[in-house]
Amino acid sequence: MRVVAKFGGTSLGSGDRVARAADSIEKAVEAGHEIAVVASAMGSSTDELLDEIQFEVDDADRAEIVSMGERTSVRMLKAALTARGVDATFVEPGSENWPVVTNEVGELDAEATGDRAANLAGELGDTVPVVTGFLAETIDGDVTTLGRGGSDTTAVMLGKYMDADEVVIVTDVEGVMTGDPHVVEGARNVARITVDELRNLSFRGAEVVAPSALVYKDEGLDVRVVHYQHGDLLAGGTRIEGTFENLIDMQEGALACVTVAGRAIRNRPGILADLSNALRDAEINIDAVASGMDSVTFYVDIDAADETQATLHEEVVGDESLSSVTVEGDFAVIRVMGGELPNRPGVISDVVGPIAAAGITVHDIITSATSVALFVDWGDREDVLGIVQDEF
Ligand SMILES: Nc1ncnc2c1ncn2[C@@H]1O[C@H](COP(=O)(O)OP(=O)(O)O)[C@@H](O)[C@H]1O
Ligand SMILES: N[C@@H](CC(=O)OP(=O)(O)O)C(=O)O
Repeated sequence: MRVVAKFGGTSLGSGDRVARAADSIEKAVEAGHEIAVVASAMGSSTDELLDEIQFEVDDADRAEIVSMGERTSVRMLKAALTARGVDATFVEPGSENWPVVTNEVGELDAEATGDRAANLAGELGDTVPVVTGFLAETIDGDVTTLGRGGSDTTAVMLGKYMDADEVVIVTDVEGVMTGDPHVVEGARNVARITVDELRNLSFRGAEVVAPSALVYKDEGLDVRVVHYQHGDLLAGGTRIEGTFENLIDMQEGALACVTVAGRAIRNRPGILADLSNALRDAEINIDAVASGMDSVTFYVDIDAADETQATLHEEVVGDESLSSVTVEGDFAVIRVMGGELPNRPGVISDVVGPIAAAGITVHDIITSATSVALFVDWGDREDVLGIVQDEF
């Protein structure tokens, strides 16, 4: 099997951890696998270097300084592998076989990177290349970076371009957990998670895998997150499934919009729970909720509109904080998901602007880290779908 193993700062946080990393690489090589390694800066050394830049520097000098973190860790890891009798070489910007190249506008030069990564892959039978994560070279040969957390991007990108079977992200947690194990008690491992779910999490703080990395995950490439203490690179942890793509979809069925209004909603703890519990007891599925300070709107299947209204009406008459319930429909929902959405400044106005220009009203808009859902009149759905497809 061909594997790209990425060791994060935490998994290289001390000499002892570097030794553990080398042990796990040696074991995988002995088992007959082709291993390419991507290494981050040890511990928080990137932060420490950045903190010490207390003077004016230009971007090129800053990148040179910060690159020393990764340049040091690849030397450490290479040395530990050599000491174990594993043939290893370190690869950094400036090396003849350096793979990651950016273009004039700072984006990845996919063609140059693809060619160079394929050449690097050709070396795999003979040696273990230990590649500096996070760093790139411009087409002029200057050092640059891929942004904070960029080693994950290096790893998944190389996995793709080196035609690897698997990318293993080695870190200080057992994979993706039910919550941050350094914060909550009793966090359990999530054995499988989709790229979409993980990007939603990582854009909101759970940087187990940097969100920018998952752009390079395609269907044929397995990505797994494992704990550095396992010792076994090739088992356990969390498997990341699927592929992340730009997706525009339109829900097939029409929806009703059922709104409960009440000035006291904002002051009444548990109001959302009471309303949604009433719908649960009536076995009504909620497609989406839009909640304001004075009202709560539930989107449900149009066929459930009357029952939803009746159910919520019972809640309204029994609760002083609620004043009234009303139903409107039919609505369609069109969703834009994925790709570079979260990194695209002005994405909401890009979506809504052309719809407004066409004289179409957007009734509601619900956003998550990686998607925008537009609720429009059922009769406008084809026009809106066309506009959104033109835009993305
Ligand atoms: N749901 C979660 N599951 C696992 N880890 C999480 C979660 N949310 C936040 N984290 C944090 O993510 C950290 C791993 O990311 P990071 O510190 O960037 O690792 P590395 O240095 O290996 O790249 C963990 O140490 C953990 O505290
Ligand atoms: N060392 C870089 C790149 C990186 O990916 O680090 P880590 O894998 O430790 O998150 C940074 O701190 O941004």
